[in-house]
Amino acid sequence: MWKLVRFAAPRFYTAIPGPCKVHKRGTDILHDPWFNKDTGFPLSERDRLGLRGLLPPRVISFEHQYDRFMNSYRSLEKNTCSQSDKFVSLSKWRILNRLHDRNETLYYRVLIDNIKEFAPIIYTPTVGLVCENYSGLFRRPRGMYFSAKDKGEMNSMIYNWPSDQVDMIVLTDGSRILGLGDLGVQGIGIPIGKLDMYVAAAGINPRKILPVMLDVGTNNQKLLEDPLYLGVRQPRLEGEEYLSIVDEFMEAVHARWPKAIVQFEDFQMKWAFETLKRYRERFCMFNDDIQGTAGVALAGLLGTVRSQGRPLSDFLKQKIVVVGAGSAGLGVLNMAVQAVSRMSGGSRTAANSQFFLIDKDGLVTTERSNLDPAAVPFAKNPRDLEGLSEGASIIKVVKKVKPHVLLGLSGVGGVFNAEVLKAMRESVSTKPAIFAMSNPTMNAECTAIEAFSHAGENIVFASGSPFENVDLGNGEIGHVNQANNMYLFPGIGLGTLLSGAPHITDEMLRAAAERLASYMTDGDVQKGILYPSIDCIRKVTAEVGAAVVRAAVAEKQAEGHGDVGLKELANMSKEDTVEYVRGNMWYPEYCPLVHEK
Ligand SMILES: NC(=O)C1=CN([C@@H]2O[C@H](COP(=O)(O)OP(=O)(O)OC[C@H]3O[C@@H](n4cnc5c(N)ncnc54)[C@H](O)[C@@H]3O)[C@@H](O)[C@H]2O)C=CC1
Ligand SMILES: CC(=O)C(=O)O
Ligand SMILES: [Mg+2]
Repeated sequence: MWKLVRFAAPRFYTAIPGPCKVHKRGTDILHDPWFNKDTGFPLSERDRLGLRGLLPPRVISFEHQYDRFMNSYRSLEKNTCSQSDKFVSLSKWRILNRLHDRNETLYYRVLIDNIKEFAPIIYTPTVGLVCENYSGLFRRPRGMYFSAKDKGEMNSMIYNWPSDQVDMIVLTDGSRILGLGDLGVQGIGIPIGKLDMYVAAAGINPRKILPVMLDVGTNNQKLLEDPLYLGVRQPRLEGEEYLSIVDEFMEAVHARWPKAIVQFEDFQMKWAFETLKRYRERFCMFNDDIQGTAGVALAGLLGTVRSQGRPLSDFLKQKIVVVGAGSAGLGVLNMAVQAVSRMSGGSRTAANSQFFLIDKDGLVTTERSNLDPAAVPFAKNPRDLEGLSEGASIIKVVKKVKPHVLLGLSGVGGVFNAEVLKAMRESVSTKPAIFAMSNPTMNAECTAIEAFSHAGENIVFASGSPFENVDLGNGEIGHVNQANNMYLFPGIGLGTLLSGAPHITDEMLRAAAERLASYMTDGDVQKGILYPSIDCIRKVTAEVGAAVVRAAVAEKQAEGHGDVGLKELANMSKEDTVEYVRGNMWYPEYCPLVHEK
C-alpha cells in the first residue's frame, strides 16, 4: 500500500500512499476492516467497487468520522462516570474494539493521535482485565489459534490467514499473562495489544501483523470448569509434547513467510528461556519479557545513575536489589551484568556484582536447593554476605544493603510495603530509585503515592503500568515514569525488519537499550524523568529502530529490506537511518481502492 520513494539526492526517503488493490466488491468490502471506510467511500469508489446504494448517500470525510468517534467516546466517559473503574475500562475497551473490528484505518488514527489516553485501554492495565474476561467478551476472532489438536495440520492451516505478507507475529501460550498467571486461550488479548502498539509506535502495517495463540491447554482449574471457556479443556502439554507443538508452529510460519519476526510473549519462565535458546539461532525471534524488559530496565538504571549527577561509569558501584527471579527479573540481571562486565573491562561478573536477587523464598544464595539454572549465576555466596543469609526477606535485604535501586518484577501487588519503602530512606543513593515494574496496576509492587509518601520525595519512581504524577503538596511534582517494554519492542521489531537481519543479536538489543538510555537530556533525568512521554513513542521508536538497523549493519547481520540493499544501509548516516526508518512507518489514511480479480 506504501511505496518507498527515493528523491534524486538519494539521501532522503519518504513514503507516499499509493492505490491499494482489493480483491473483493460490495458488502464484502464493508465487512473487511482493512479496507472498510464506512461512510467515507467517495462516490467514484462506490461506483467502482459496487458499493452504490449500500451506504447512506452522504460522503463523510475522514476528519468528520474521527470527530464523530471521539464525540461518542467522550459521551461514554460522561455517561459512565458514576460506574466502577472496571465497568468504565471495559466499556472504553469495547467501543475501541468495535471500531477496530469495523474500520482499522480510523481505529489506528484515533489510537496514534491519542496514544497516551488509549494505551492504558488497549494495553496494560485494561488488557489484563480483558484477558481475564475474554470468553465472556468474545464476539469476533482476531489473529490465529493453533491448538494441541492441530498437530500435523499447521503447515496448511497457516495458509488460512488472508494476508500474503506477514512481517510481525506476537505469540503467546497464555501461561503467564502479565502478573495474572495462566489464562489459557484468554491470553490472546496480549498479542493483540502488543501488535496494536507495533502499529501505533512502529508503524507496522496492520495487514502485516499476526497475533497468535498456541493453545496447549491450561492448568487454571477455574477456567477448565468455566462453561464459557473457549480454549482446549485439558491440562497444559509438557516436555517434548509441548515443544513439538511450538516447533511445528515455527516451521509452518517460516515456510510461508521466511522473513517474519516472532516475538514470544508471556510464556512461563521455563518455556521462555528454553524457547529463546532453542530458536534464536534458527529463526528471527526474541522474547520480549526477557530481552525487551531488560533493555528498558537497563535504560532506566543508567538513568538513575545520571539522576544522581554521577557519570555512567558509576553504574559499577550501584547496589541493585531485584525482587522477582522470573523471566523478566533474570533478563534484567543478565543485561545489567553484561553492561557491568563491559564497563569494567571484564573484571566484574555476576558473582562479584553488587546485584542481589530475591524470589518468593527470599534472598537467593548458593545454599538454595533446586535453584533454577537461569538464576544460578546471580546466587550470592553467603560467605560474602555480612549479616544476610539464604532466604533473607526483602526488608532484611533492603535494611542491610541500603540499595541505590529496588526493582520489582515479582508480579505481587504491594510487596514493597510501607516498611520496605521506609527502609529505602536509608539508601546510600542521593536519589533512591524504586521500580515497581509488575503489571497490571494491581500487581505493581507499590503505587506511586505509596512510594513518594514512604520512601521520600527525593526518589525516582517507575512503574510498569501507568500511574498519575504525584502532587507532593509543596508545589513540587513527584514524576512517574512508565518502565515498560513498549519503549523497546516496537523499535526492535521494526529495526530488525528494515535491516533484513535473519537473527536478533545481543548487540542489536544493546544498541536499542543504549539509544533509549541516551534519549533523555541531563535536565530531564535530574528531574527524575527517565523515559520519554508515551506521546512521542513514534519518535522514540524511529530512533531505537535506527540504532537496531545500524547495529545489524555493523555486525554484518543486515541483508537489506525491499529495494534498500545492504550497501545502501551501510552508506546511510545516523540521521539518514532514522529518516529511513521513519519513512517506512505506515500511517493510517484512506488510500484509493482499486478492484483486482
Ligand atoms: N514492566 C514491564 O515492561 C514488564 C513487566 N513484567 C511483569 O513482571 C512480572 C513477573 O514476570 P515474569 O518474570 O515473567 O514472571 P515469573 O512468574 O517468571 O516470575 C515471578 C518471580 O517472582 C517471584 N516472586 C513471587 N512472589 C514473590 C514474593 N512475594 N516476593 C518476592 N518474589 C516473589 C517468583 O519466585 C518468581 O521468581 C509480571 O507481573 C509481569 O507483568 C514482565 C515483563 C515486562
Ligand atoms: C509488559 C509485559 O510484557 C508484561 O507485563 O508481561
Ligand atoms: Mg509480557
